[in-house]
Order: sequence, then structure tokens, then C-alpha cells
Amino acid sequence: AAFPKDFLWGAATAAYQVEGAHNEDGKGLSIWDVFSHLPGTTWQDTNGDVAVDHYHRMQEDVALMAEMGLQSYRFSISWPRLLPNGRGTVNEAGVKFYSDLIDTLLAHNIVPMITLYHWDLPQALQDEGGWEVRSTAHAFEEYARLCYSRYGDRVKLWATFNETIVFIGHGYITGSHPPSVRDPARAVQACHQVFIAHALAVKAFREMNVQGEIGFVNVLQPHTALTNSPEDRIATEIADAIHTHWLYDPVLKGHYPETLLAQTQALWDVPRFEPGDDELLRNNICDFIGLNYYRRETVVANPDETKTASNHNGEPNSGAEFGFKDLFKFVRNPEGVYTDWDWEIWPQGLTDGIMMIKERYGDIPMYITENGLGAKDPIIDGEIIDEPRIDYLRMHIDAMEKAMAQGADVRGYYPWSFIDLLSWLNGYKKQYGFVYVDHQQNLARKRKKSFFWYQNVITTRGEQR
Ligand SMILES: C[C@@]1(C(=O)O)OC[C@H]2O[C@@H](O)[C@H](O)[C@@H](O)[C@H]2O1
Repeated sequence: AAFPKDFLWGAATAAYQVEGAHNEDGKGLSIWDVFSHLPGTTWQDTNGDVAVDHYHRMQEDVALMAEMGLQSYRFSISWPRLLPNGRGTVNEAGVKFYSDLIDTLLAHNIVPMITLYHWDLPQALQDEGGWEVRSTAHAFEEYARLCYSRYGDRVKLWATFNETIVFIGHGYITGSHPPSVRDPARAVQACHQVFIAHALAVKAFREMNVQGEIGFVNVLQPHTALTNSPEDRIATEIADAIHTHWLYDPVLKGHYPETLLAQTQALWDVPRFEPGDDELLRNNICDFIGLNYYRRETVVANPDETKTASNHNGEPNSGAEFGFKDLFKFVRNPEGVYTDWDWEIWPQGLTDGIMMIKERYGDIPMYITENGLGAKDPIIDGEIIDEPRIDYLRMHIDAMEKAMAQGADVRGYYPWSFIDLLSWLNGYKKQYGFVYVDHQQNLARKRKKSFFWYQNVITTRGEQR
């Protein structure tokens, strides 16, 4: 059946992964500009210096979005492009890039959805302590206020952070993302500062009376116990508490899950609250939640050492999860079908995940802000025949429709990604886009088979898929 008339058929990207121009027109360096140049941090030493050069090809790319019939485009703003030092002096050339992008989108009737933070913290703020210090949360509020003042007249959909579990989890637990710390206690405190930064930005949004909605984007990751044993079922509950409740409760309920909070404070004396933090969290609930769904994880008890996943061909698995010794770890599901990067293809998990969020948080408006297949796409006679991606997306549109039929208020769908782009640790080999980028032909764009398939899905409002 067709989706509601006002349902938004979109696609997503992120600044560091598409823009390039990493030090052009006054832009400051982000922690990823610095980290990706350290030897051995990324697959084949790839980095975002050029990425797919969206900064210089924005008009061409938006014309392709319009040709596809995109109704909405989710992108992130590079904080150091606007505030090279993280706060203070504004780089007007940077402000203009996004203003032109927004005007071009609106001229093509494409609704912009902005993500303020998609992992690219200004290096200047990292040098002061990054997410571990409160001053970064205050700098984030200043950055958010700048964006609201410059773009709030034209942009109605805003999200503060993308996938905190990933940039905090890999930044402070596995160490595979910057700042390469391996200390769960510091991770919990940094995560708390991010929640405070979010609350300050929501408060500012309301005070400045920005016309629109503001939300938060999290990984949506339902968990299945491998066996019915008490150990595996308890491990699965712990995985839900850490991966879901800890990340969602503060922004949808306005407080941490009590039991886990008591445990982390008893164990590590974190998160440490400052006076007023409770009220900040309680009084700044999201208007919507953004859900990034790729896979479910199958859980077992984890009495032995934690294993940081890398995929079967030994490549770093940038989305790979981490276990916690004595608590839980993720394993392959014997019945599972997996991608080349060992992510289970399990569309039912999208239906189950949406209903899990509705069950725990009530009737919160939702956007599927990411969903896609990371793969090495087949090229046949010069055409990119990415049938596996079409199958993956079709099954997940079906799964989303099932959840909507059960009463979930899903308002839009943003496949990751509009265009092949830099995958943080996996370079350019792991493709997600509707549009191919030819790295042997000066980054020339080429429409994949899925480009035309999705164009028809949008034209028929999901009727044909
Ligand atoms: C780790 C990985 C991947 O490369 O597969 O997961 C899926 C997708 O999630 C997004 O939030 C990241 O910005 C994007 O780069 C992708 O990152």
C-alpha cells in the first residue's frame, strides 16, 4: 500500500564523509581530520581530505537528488567549518556553504534535515579535553545557537547528535575512533557531557523559538538471546540496558535508567552531575527520535575476555560492536544471513526495534534516519547493478510499514546513503549509495540501478518497491 502523503522519502549523508575541502575557505580541523592522518588508524590510510568533494560539487549533487525525486535530505554540519576554533570567531565562508546548500535544496522542494554533530568535533576543543569537560557542552550550545540564527528561518527538522554509542563507544571504550581512549568510566562521563550539550541545545532551540522540531539520532539495535538459558537472557537484558536504555532514556524520559545509573556510580563514581543537570535533562525532551537501523545483534553471556569485532576478512569493522567482560558479547546467529562486514541482514529487527521504542517511550514521532547495505557493488558492463541493496531496502520498507500498521508514528525514511562516501574506518570500499563515485574518473558521479528503483518508490509513494 502507499505511505501517507506527508511521509518523507529521503536519504542521508554526513559532512566528514562527503564534503572534503577539509582545510579550505577558513575551515578549522576536526578530530577526524587529525586522527585519520595518524598511521594505521584507517583502512589503507583513507581520510576525508577530499572525500567525494561534495563541497565543490554541491549543485550537481542536489540536482541528482532532485532527479531521484528526494523529498528530504539529511546532512550534517561540520562544526569547525563554521567555528574553526570551536567557539568565538565565525567563518562566514563556512556559514555560506550550508546556506547555499539549504537554498538549493528548497529550490528543488527538498526538505532539509540537519544533524549538528556527526562525530567531527573541532580539534581545538579536543585539545581542551573534548567531551570529557563541561566547556565543550557550552561551546556546543554556542554552535547550535549560531546554526539556529543562520538557518532556523528555512530548516524545520533538527537533530543534535548522531549515534552517541558509536562516537563515545569507539572514542572511549574500544579506542578505534578519536580520541582513542580505552576507559569505560571516562566514556560514561563523556557521554553525560554529550547529554548535557544536547539539553542545552534543545533549551536554546525553545528559547529562540525556532519554528520546527528538534530530536536526537541513535542506533536502533534490538537484541536476541542466542539460547533461552538464564545467563544468555540476563546478558541480553544488560545489552538492552547499555545499548538502548542508557542512550535513549535521558533524551526521551529526561533521566538515566535508575538501576544502571546506581551500578555505574557504585562501580566508577560516574556520571558525576553538576548542579542543575537533573533539571536540564528533565526539562528538554525531544520532539522526535531518529532511528538508525542496520542490524540486530545476537547476545550471549561473556565470562571471558571481550573481543572487539573485525570482519571475517580481517578488515576493521567500523560499526563493529564491543562486549563488556562478565556482562555480554555479540555472536553470529546460526540462522543469520550476513553482509561482507558481518552485519546480520534482519528486516524483522526494524519492526521489532520500532515497536520496542514505542513500548518504552510512548507515542514519540520517529524518523528512520539511516538504513542501508554496506557492500562492494557488482559492476556489469559498466553499470552498477546493486540488486542486493534494492532487496535490502525493499525488505526494510516492508518492515517499516508493518510497524506503522501497528500504530508507530514513523514520519520519514532516510536510507544511508545518498551517495557512495567515505566509511570512517573502511575507506571507499564499503559502498552505501544510490549514486556511485568513480575514484578513477575524478570522482565522477554515476546513477546505480537502485537510483532508478528508489525514484519509482518515491513516485508511487511506496506502492511500488
Ligand atoms: C560504521 C558505519 C559504516 O561505515 O558501516 O555504520 C553505518 C553508517 O552509520 C553512520 O552513522 C555513519 O556516519 C556512516 O559512516 C556509516 O558508518
